[in-house]
Amino acid sequence: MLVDLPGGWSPLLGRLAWSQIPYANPILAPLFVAVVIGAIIVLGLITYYGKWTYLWKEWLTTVDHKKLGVMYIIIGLVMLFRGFIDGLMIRTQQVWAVGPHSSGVFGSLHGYLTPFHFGQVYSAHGLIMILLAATPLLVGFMNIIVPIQVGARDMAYPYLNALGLWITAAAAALIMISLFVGDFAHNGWFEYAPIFEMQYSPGVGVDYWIWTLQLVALGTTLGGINILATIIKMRAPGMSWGKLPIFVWASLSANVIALTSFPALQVALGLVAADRYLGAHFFTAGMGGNLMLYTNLFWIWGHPEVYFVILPAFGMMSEIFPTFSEKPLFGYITMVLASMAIAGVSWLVWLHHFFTMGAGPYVNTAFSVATMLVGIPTGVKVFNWAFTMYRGRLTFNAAMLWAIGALFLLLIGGMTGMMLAIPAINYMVHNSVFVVAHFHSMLLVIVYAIFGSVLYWFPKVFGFKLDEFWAKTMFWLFSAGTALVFVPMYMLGFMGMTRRLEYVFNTGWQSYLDVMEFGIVVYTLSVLAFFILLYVSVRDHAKNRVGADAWGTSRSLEWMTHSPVPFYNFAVLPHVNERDELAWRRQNGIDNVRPDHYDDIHMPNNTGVAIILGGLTFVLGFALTWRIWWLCIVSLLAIIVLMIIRSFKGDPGYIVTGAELQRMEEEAYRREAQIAGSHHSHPVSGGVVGNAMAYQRDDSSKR
Ligand code: HEA
Ligand code: HEM
Ligand SMILES: [Cu+2]
Repeated sequence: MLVDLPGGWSPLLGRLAWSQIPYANPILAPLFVAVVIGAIIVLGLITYYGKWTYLWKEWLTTVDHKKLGVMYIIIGLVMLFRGFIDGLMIRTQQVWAVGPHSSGVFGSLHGYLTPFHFGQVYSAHGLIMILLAATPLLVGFMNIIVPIQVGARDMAYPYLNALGLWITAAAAALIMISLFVGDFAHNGWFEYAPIFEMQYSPGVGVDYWIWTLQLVALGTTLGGINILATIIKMRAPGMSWGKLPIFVWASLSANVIALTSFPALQVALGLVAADRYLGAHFFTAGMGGNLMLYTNLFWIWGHPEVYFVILPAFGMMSEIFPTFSEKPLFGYITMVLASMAIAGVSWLVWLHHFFTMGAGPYVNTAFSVATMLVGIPTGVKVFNWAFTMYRGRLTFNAAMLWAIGALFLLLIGGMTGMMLAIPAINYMVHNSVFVVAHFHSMLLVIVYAIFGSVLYWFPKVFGFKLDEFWAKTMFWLFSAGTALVFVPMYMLGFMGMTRRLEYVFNTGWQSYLDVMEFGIVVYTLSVLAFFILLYVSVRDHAKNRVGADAWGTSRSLEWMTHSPVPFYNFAVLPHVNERDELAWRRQNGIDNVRPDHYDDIHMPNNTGVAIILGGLTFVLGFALTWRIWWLCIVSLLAIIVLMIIRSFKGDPGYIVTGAELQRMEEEAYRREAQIAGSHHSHPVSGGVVGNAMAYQRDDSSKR
């Protein structure tokens, strides 16, 4: 053993010991019991209804990009809920622990959390929200929508896609298990050198943090490769770059960032691991290392990462605004260029996270200017959206409300970001809750865009719309929560309240903290409204069924195939004539054409290998965290052997014959005809999708 291990180590269990299970913790122990009971109920129900085979065949072994996307979104929503509970716990501690006379319970002097536990809560909250809630939610939408929008039958690498999902699931499981086995990191979501070194953080918290992040980085990178390959290689005939739907462009720019920046994080984490496991000294000053090396490496990834999560959200807004304004997106080309510009500049600004490091005025000025440059392409987007709505026929349904909410938050977060980008201001507000308020404004843009997208694309995936009343109720409650929590936070930031306080020394801030706690109550109501929304929508789904073009005003390819989308996406691949193909076809009265014959198509087989590999990476992460070396070796060997075997077997795929396709398509058309009366019921003779001649553009009809 190269590094001294406080707390002992055994060959069989590594650092794991009974004392690591917090069975006496007054919060975790009841939670654990609740989780176990919940798990037994769920597993029992699956067994009772005999759903195991269905679950295994249709979901756990699937390589269908839509189902994988849905599972990504489910993971994201579960983790969003977990992250929300963390946020609630932080706010509750702060409203309680104000001033020397505040009471304390559960072994805490003030409030109900000790500084150690409080640190774990905000560290887990930050990491989970960005990397295991926002990221899987966005990757899920990219998974579902990108292949259909480019007119493909699946991702370029369906098996790799499943692998990406199960590795992400392993990461989520690893951070969740840190609740009940050992502790999580308590030094913030981005950690600091040298406090993460073994001497200062002797527990396993930092190790959980290292391996959770490594797994997320791996899963997201695999997903990114796949999405890029799909966009580059799998576009439908006729879809030149200038006709790419805007959400696809957004996904492209985001994944360029992911693929180029995640390696920096992986290197940083590798070096931290070398310090902690092998006694290296990359980040300890005394031994020739450099503390700031870590901070630089982390933010060289960390800053591009925030644009990795906001660019797909921008793409979602760019889909929702045109549909519900009944106008084409204003400034398509500038929108694309702006995304690329943001992706490019995202590389040059990382130092704004530590202006106070003292690099000197020239360095700070250079990074300040680079940071502010991002305001130009972002402003282009803001104005393009405004012009898209200008003189449009606006529908203020729930999806549109979420998108407009996102736009408002973007303006607030963007302006406060500009303030932070000025070093002279930054010196005063760095490390205050003003920064926290800035980034929540920005990160909530993503949450708003995601809920807008849930409403917008739900009918495409499941074949029925969500309930408008409850969706709007949720929106207004959520927005009231946002205002009540984050407006006082901006004010407190100006008053000098620092971030991450488990004890608030200034009793003058009590009333602000009270308002914020009330905001949390309102947020909780909106979470409740979300559950009711799901319940009511599923209950009434028969009433809300939709045809292919659920909104009647959408513009891109995904609305040209059935809802729910069949497993092969398109029976016959569409030919793309125009940028907004569906809008163009609708205008020309050819949006209802049906193919007159079907050819055989080739689809990939399901595989159980991906989920098993995901399980093994979880075991590996757990074994590394607890230094159970034999288990590391066993799981690593199993992973390698399984990958070798799989690579020899390959996947020949299977054929769906034209006759089968015809049967399924006719069934789908019949269903749609029932829903929409005459809609989609008149086949146009000779309208062969895939035959460009049938769709030759009539130039006089161009806008
Ligand atoms: C999605 C996430 C996201 C996004 C998009 C942004 C966008 C921006 N951020 Fe933010 N930021 C974070 C997430 C995000 N940030 C996080 C998580 C942290 C802290 C992490 C931590 O410490 O824990 C942080 C921290 C942070 C800091 C460090 C603060 C500190 O610790 O002291 C700074 C400093 O410059 C900064 C600046 C900016 C700027 C200038 C933008 C710009 O991109 C904003 C551009 C947008 C606009 C300006 C609005 C629209 C434009 C117009 C309408 C045109 C007209 C306007 C002008 C010409 C100005 N951010
Ligand atoms: C739903 C509402 C949310 C609430 C009430 C909430 C609340 C909080 C609070 C109180 C803090 C600690 C502030 C401090 O340091 O004093 C915090 C930190 C943080 N939050 Fe949130 N949050 C919410 C949503 C989100 C979302 C959606 C994201 C990301 C997508 C996010 C990312 C973060 C990050 C990165 C930190 C910093 C953690 C750290 O300091 O290490 N939050 N949040
Ligand atoms: Cu930044």
